[in-house]
Amino acid sequence: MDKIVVNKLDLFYGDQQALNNIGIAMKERSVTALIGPSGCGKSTFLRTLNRMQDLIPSVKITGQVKIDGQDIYATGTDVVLLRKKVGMVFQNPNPFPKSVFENVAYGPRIHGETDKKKLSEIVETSLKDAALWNEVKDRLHESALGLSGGQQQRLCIARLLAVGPEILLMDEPTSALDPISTMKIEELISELKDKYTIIIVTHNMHQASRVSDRTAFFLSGDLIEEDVTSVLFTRPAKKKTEDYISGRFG
Ligand SMILES: Nc1ncnc2c1ncn2[C@@H]1O[C@H](COP(=O)(O)OP(=O)(O)OP(=O)(O)O)[C@@H](O)[C@H]1O
Repeated sequence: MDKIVVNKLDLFYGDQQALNNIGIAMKERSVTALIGPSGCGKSTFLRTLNRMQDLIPSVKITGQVKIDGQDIYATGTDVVLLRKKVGMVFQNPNPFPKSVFENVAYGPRIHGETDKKKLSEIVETSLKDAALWNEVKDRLHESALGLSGGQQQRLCIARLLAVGPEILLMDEPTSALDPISTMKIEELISELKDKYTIIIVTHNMHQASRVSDRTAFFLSGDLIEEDVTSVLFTRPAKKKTEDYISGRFG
């Protein structure tokens, strides 16, 4: 079933257009990779899916983004609830300067959970689901800033999972990490897709082919082509896609 359906989406920064007439549907419990050269609009597009771009005053958006059939840009949308449902992980892991436990408990607390036993359960489950529990179970009350970069990124994923999202947006989540930490995040993505709909921006085409079910290729604000990942990388329909994946530019 389609989880996200985008239709005729345009985005402007002031009078500069960064997304042109984007149309794409993304299936529930699948991984979609967004690829394309620097500046093509991948991050901008990703951020339209939880209305992060609304935070920039010069941004103007037209068109539709429907999640579970509801237009998230319709008046009356509760943006706090939307961002709970559609969580985001960034390029550089950004844990709070608090303990491991407090990082994960933070979201549920903000959303009103006060029961200590419940919070402990949520923290444990979220850390297990983020494949971090075994590494941190003996240091839950130590600072998160003492963890490695890869552990910090998995902690940021646990922090998201703790508030019960359905969609995970990942903006180059491994570009600041070493190869082993990258592999762990990629394995984690494969496990998480059983429960979540995942959209990942990546500069790394090998990563896109390893982790995603479908891939979308962006160029200069246009969505050039979107298909099953193995098809897009071996038999692209468009010349521009072929030029990009064969390394002729970008
Ligand atoms: N806050 C902003 N204000 C004005 N222009 C912006 C802003 N953010 C992005 N842009 C412009 O929008 C276009 C798309 O940028 P975006 O960051 O979405 O591309 P990208 O494909 O994610 O690039 P990268 O891979 O380098 O992160 C670029 O021309 C960029 O300069």
